[in-house]
Amino acid sequence: MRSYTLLACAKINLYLEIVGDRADGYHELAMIMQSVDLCDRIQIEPSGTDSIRVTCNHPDVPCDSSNLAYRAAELMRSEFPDTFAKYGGVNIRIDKRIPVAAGLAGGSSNAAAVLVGLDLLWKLGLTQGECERLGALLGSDVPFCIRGGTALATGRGEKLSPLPDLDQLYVVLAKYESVKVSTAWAYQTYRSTYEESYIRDPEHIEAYGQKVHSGPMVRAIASKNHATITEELRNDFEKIVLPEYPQLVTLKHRFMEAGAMGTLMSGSGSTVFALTESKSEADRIKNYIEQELHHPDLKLWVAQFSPTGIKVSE
Ligand SMILES: C[C@@](CO)(OP(=O)(O)O)[C@H](O)COP(=O)(O)OP(=O)(O)OC[C@H]1O[C@@H](n2ccc(N)nc2=O)[C@H](O)[C@@H]1O
Ligand SMILES: Nc1ncnc2c1ncn2[C@@H]1O[C@H](COP(=O)(O)OP(=O)(O)O)[C@@H](O)[C@H]1O
Repeated sequence: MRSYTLLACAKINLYLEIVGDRADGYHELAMIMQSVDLCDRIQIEPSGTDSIRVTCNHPDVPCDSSNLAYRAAELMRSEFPDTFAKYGGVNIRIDKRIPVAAGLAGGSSNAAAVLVGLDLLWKLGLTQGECERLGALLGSDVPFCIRGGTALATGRGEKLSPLPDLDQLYVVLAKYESVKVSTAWAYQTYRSTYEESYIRDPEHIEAYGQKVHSGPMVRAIASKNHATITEELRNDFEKIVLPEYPQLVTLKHRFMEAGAMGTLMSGSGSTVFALTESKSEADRIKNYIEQELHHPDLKLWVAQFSPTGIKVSE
């Protein structure tokens, strides 16, 4: 039986508004998500045993049942027990390129790749909608990682509306290796700081409609108005993460000084990104930051907006 190699793209959040509380304990969000072509490589092959095995080349990534790729394979086993019995176990090898605990959905993208890969390996013929429904059982960002491209994400992040591709933009991604922000910590801290402004009636959709401010960004994406896109960049998590980590504020200032169109922290952090309209401009800004900040802990990458989240490579 054949094996599959999949490229699992990172995501950035061009817009992240925390709207309020939800009855399930999560937060109601309005986000604009964008795939970028900084990818992990996921290899899936039949193991000839009846078990699931995950290996990864990154020391911070657990390879046990807490790995999101492992959990995705477990979910597929429990959803399709007869198919699993027919094909047997799998080895999943993760070649990690997306920085870990970075607000770039590395784990979610790996889970997305495993769902798509096992659908192919086991010839299930699932629709994208079915894959996304399974993905939502693993994490709020997994459906977007399956869908990819540019999308408005609402609910807890799993309800997706596609937006026109913005595939001509580039990002410089910058991450201090030692600055790791836990997503659960970020949401809890945001809740304890801003709880008073939360809408207390999550069932009341009109209340959300009045509060969400993503309209101008959605329109700017539709008209490919890059100047307005950069003006409308927003991430509510910056309010709690930046005061804790002043080096991220410096990073943002340096990006703008270098001539970036706009800059923002991604997700719950700690990656900060800068937008540019060309690869040469992105490379120039990356070099400038490397020279100016010159910190051994700071890593930088250049990536392009990607119209897809998962690429199957033969
Ligand atoms: C913040 C974001 C923005 O894209 O990305 P990252 O920074 O993690 O990449 C996401 O909302 C992260 O989504 P994901 O990482 O899939 O979250 P989950 O596993 O579902 O939940 C992790 C933790 O965040 C909280 N959580 C998550 C989503 C949400 N809408 N409200 C929440 O309160 C959950 O309560 C849980 O404690
Ligand atoms: N396949 C995976 N890749 C990366 N991290 C994983 C994976 N599975 C589980 N994790 C755990 O999830 C945590 C969050 O990692 P990651 O998904 O990279 O960040 P973020 O949620 O900020 O986008 C990590 O600290 C790691 O322990």
